[in-house]
Amino acid sequence: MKVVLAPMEGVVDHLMREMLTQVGGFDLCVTEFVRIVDQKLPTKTFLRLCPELENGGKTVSGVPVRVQLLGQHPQWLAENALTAIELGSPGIDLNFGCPAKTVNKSRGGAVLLKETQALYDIVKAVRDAVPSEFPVTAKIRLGFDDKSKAIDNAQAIEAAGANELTVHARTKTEGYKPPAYWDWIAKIKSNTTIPVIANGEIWSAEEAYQCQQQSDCENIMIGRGALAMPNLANCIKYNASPMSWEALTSLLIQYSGYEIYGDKGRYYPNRIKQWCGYLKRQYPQAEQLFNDIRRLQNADDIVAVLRRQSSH
Ligand SMILES: Cc1cc2nc3c(=O)[nH]c(=O)nc-3n(C[C@H](O)[C@H](O)[C@H](O)COP(=O)(O)O)c2cc1C
Repeated sequence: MKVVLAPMEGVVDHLMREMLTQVGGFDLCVTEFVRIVDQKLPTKTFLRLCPELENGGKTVSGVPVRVQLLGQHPQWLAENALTAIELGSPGIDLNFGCPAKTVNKSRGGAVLLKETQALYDIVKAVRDAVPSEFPVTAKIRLGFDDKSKAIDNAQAIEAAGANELTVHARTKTEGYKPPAYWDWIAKIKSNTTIPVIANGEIWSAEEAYQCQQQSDCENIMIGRGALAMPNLANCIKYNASPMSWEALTSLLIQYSGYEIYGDKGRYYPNRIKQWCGYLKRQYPQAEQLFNDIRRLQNADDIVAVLRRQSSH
């Protein structure tokens, strides 16, 4: 089976990809989306979102990282897809699931799920532009407001030449609220022939198994579940025990090596606080950690708290 690390804008950036692929179990990562409007983007934009391009398109642990594009103009998407490939991306993923209002207002993301022909045109243009040895893949939700176009959309994406389809098993309107409708992925799978990857609401090895059964897919993508438990991919694939709080604390300390100034101020403190929000689901201790660090502004102070916790 293949486990893919989900793209998560503002959360799963290259440092998080590095950390999680080092923990292990992932076969592929997909970048945060690169927004394409009406121009060819410069190299630096691709390198900012995917510095792994300078490492042969792989994380330091050797896991391939596929660039994801989001937009509505087939030709601009095609040209930028080719740039990403030339820079070293081992394929292109197309985002047809983003629920963000700004993105949908300009006809990008999930709103395209209302227009089956637009999906076809985009995938076809990108597939035609990208050399055939590189996969062109797509990520969809089951629909925008309802699921009536789910199968038509998947079939259009297949007919346009996509090599693989990831399905987040909910509509845009259903957002991120459980449940995920894994049985709908099975319906899509039985009406298409390209490989399908199941995604949505997998938080444990048991849920991964249930998802595989209900979706009839061997391969899965995990996002929030991998943040809530960094070794979830190993639990699913190799029956590993869930990472202990002590091991997790060491991981968070190790992550402090990534203390840098980014666009939004200091990177490490902000990311650890954000990460606590996901960790709370699996580790009750994360709530206390968040309270202990929420006013702290730099890595050394947070690491001191983490060291105190791990010595208890
Ligand atoms: C904060 C956040 C950012 C996301 N950004 C992206 C993105 O850039 N591209 C994309 O295709 N999906 C994005 N998604 C959707 C996830 O890839 C995934 O489909 C969704 O979280 C369901 O999977 P999960 O239950 O395993 O988290 C995002 C989700 C979240 C919560």
